[in-house]
Amino acid sequence: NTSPHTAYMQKCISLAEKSPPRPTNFRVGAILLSRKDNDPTFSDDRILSTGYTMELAGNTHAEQCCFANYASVHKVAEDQVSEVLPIESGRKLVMYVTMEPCGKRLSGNAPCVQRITRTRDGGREGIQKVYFGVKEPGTFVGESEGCKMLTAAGIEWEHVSGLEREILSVAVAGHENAEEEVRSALASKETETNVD
Ligand SMILES: Nc1nc(=O)c(N)c(NC[C@H](O)[C@H](O)[C@H](O)COP(=O)(O)O)[nH]1
Ligand SMILES: [Zn+2]
Repeated sequence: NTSPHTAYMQKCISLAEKSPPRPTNFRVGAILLSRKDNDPTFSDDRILSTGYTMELAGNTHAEQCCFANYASVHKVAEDQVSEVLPIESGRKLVMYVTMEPCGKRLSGNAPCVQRITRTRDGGREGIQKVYFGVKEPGTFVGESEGCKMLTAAGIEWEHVSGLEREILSVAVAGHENAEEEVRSALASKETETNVD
């Protein structure tokens, strides 16, 4: 029996598998949902949107597509998504993503942590917690800053463990030495989330 977090992470892996393999990014999957407070079995979860890397045109990230998909359904631009996300008392917004949201992108595009914290604009609750399956490996940006930046923005995060190998294998499928990259990421302390 898998924990409900694991079930959502497995759904995110299925989303990530739809992403076209590229040497220049990771294949990631994301789910945005609304969760009732004090609902231990998550029986009243409402999935609001999903996204995967490069689902939408351009060099797009999974979290970015998740927001953009929700925004387009509600007829606003992605950077206005905070205006159309539901605000319901007794419920909170939660994101599941296979990989720690990026704090920096080599392309210079807005990192996903910024897109997540932006949901709190205008004093809105926004996203309250992010669950991810692995820390970002050092491939592109070295030591990842995503978790630290989420904490600094007052957003909780939690590492859902147990699917690291699967998540990493999907993430790096387009990379030159994929197997080696997975092995080293699993071995390195980067995949631990003992972030001080
Ligand atoms: N959380 C997350 N979701 C994604 O969908 C994705 N592709 C990454 N990848 C993080 C990695 O750090 C960046 O992909 C590289 O830094 C290259 O930057 P661009 O993607 O070209 O902006 N991370
Ligand atoms: Zn990102």
